Amino acid sequence: MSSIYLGVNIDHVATLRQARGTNYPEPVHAALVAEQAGADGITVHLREDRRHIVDRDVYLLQQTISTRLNFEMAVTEEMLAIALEVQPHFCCLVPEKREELTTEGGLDVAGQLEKVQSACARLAEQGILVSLFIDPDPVQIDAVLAAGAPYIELHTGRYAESDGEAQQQELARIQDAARYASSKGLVVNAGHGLHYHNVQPIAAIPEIYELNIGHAIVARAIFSGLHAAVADMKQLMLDARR
Ligand SMILES: CC(=O)[C@@H](O)[C@H](O)COP(=O)(O)O
Ligand SMILES: NCC(=O)COP(=O)(O)O
Repeated sequence: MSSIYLGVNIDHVATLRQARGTNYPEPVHAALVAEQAGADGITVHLREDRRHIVDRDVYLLQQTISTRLNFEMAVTEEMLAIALEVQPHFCCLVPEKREELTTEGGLDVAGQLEKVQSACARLAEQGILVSLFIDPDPVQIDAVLAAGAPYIELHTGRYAESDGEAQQQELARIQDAARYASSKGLVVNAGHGLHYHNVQPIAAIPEIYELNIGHAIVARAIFSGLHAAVADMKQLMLDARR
């Protein structure tokens, strides 16, 4: 059985806090419970509009967690300055639109190569491992190679939103992209929209190193508690690798 890691995205613990402007639930508490339940890393997306995770969460998480912080961020000067100060283990560069409900697609690395290349170089200089969140598209994978990032995260949102034949086609695109990226020496992660009923075909892709999953785990935690929600997801992923 080959291993696969789980990064737990705790953005939506913060969504609940921000809904009332309270000081609970505390994302640091969620991160520590997730780690005890088997999370291999903690992911947060500091959005430009601060709709859920806010700056102090990122600083506190970096100081308190004992796994690895994966800091998702738009490619802006503001976010680069924060990342360079926080020094997370990973930075995942993502596209961002203020009006979107959630991330709608992958980063167009090919279309803004110089900007992404420069961001990757500035982060790598500080020893931060950079991942680019991209669609499962060989053109974007070639652009990641040109940009110099060692990791990619394949966007699984379209797979998650589709069903039937369309979902099988999207799964095949993700499988092909994972194989191609891995053959070029990239470490391949995946995530977005994965839940307890669609995770296994993605987790079964042998080239995938880590899945980042958030919304479904936090939603399940309302009924089962966060420890069980994380442990159950990790078990499904490991079962898919048997
Ligand atoms: C980049 C990505 O896929 C995300 O996980 C992102 O963090 C989603 O943003 P929200 O958590 O705000 O939905
Ligand atoms: N990058 C994907 C992620 O961190 C979690 O996305 P989701 O499971 O909240 O959709």
